[in-house]
Amino acid sequence: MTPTSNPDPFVALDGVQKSYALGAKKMLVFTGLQLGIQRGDFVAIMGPSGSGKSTLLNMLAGIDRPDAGTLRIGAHRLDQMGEAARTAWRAHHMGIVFQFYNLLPTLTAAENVELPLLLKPLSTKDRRARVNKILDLVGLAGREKQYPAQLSGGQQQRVGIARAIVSDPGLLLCDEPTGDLDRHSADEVLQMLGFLHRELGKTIVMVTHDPQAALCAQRTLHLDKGQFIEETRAA
Ligand SMILES: Nc1ncnc2c1ncn2[C@@H]1O[C@H](COP(=O)(O)OP(=O)(O)OP(=O)(O)O)[C@@H](O)[C@H]1O
Repeated sequence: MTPTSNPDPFVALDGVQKSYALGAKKMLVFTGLQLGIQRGDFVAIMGPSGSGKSTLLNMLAGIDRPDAGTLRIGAHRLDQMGEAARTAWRAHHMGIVFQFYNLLPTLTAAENVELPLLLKPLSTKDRRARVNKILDLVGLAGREKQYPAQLSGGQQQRVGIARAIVSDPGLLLCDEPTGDLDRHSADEVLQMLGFLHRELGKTIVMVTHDPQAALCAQRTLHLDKGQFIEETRAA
């Protein structure tokens, strides 16, 4: 199947090939992947271990590059960019939420959220104001000065979400965002992602093993052995 409906999607993969060197051999992951995601879509990607989910997410994040084929996000051809250009692109156009939060333990919640803004030409006052606004948005007003170890898993993940969106990126990537959380905290995080999608119009791509998480998405794409085999859409 080819999950590409609109002719001009915000995220467009065409004929993407990707392999890894395994000694003298090649481990083929994708041999011609097609994908189109509209601006403002919330897409979940599910699939068994080894199906290529992380490989796809790393390419969408500009961490890794296809061997062949095109990968465009907005006006940017990531497949044609070198590493330095992709690093610069990441700082301005993409936010990522990790399974294990990836917060710096020696920084407070506010300082963790502030990190991506240090790359922007903003005054300290404007930076702090933006951080406080985003922490408020994710329900963490009053927790600014707490360290990650003083926060619950769900609260740490909300700091992770705040950090991912503080630069107002066009694309929000989530790598198993509920994988380390109990059901209650997971549901809170999913509600937050749903809010960002519905109210702020964020384009979200979320890799997940959690069927409850996938229910929050408009589209769920099922990946198997490097191919999309099925798509389900929210009613
Ligand atoms: N750096 C690497 N070197 C060699 N092979 C790799 C590398 N990264 C991934 N692979 C292989 O590529 C295939 C796809 O891996 P990938 O991590 O994308 O799958 P996944 O669907 O994310 O799996 P999981 O759900 O277990 O995280 C697997 O067979 C994996 O062993």
